[in-house]
Amino acid sequence: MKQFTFDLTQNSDIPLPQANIRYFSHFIQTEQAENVLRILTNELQWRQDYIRLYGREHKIPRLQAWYGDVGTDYQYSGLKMNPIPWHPLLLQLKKRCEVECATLFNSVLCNYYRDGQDSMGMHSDDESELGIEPTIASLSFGQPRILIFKHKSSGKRHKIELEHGSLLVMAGATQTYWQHGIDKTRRNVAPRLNLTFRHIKRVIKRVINSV
Ligand SMILES: O=C(O)CCC(=O)C(=O)O
Ligand SMILES: [Fe+2]
Repeated sequence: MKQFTFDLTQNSDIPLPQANIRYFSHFIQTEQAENVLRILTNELQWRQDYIRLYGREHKIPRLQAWYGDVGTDYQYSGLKMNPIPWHPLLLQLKKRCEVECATLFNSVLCNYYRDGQDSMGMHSDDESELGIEPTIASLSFGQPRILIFKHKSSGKRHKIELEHGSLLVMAGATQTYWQHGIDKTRRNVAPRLNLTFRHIKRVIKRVINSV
């Protein structure tokens, strides 16, 4: 499989207080990003999941897929996801993100926003499985959509347009102090595919059967 090349000249820190966020607009060249979008759209095992809110089932407004090493089960909004074994292209992208972030990832949440009615509510990726101050690498493909950051106590907002082939890295205290999400839009927009690479701490269950 072809290796991807990266233009690291177009990167910038997003200077938000109590956060550590970096953005690389052309992390993956446009033409290669086209291929990634096409391959992952067709080959990942996308599913429509539901969450239970106040006793009622709701469709999650996007398609999702969870890939990762064995043992990286993940709980998202009360939804338990068991990882699918790695797709080779996801592994390749994971490695590139690991080099850039100087950290290891063992799982990825894949999100597919079919149109402007697909969205992601404001949240922090602060589940205990992610550990303290997790580093999360987020790759975007297809239709650029706006990621909104909202500070948990001041309410201050900041918007970043996540472009085709871009990498957004959230690290340090970002998840402690900020929420992020993607609003719906009335505009007629094309599909968007997003990958958030994470490191899940394994829960080692020990069975003690002697005294
Ligand atoms: O689609 C995005 O850019 C946001 C994804 C995200 O926040 C998540 O998967 O936790
Ligand atoms: Fe998130």
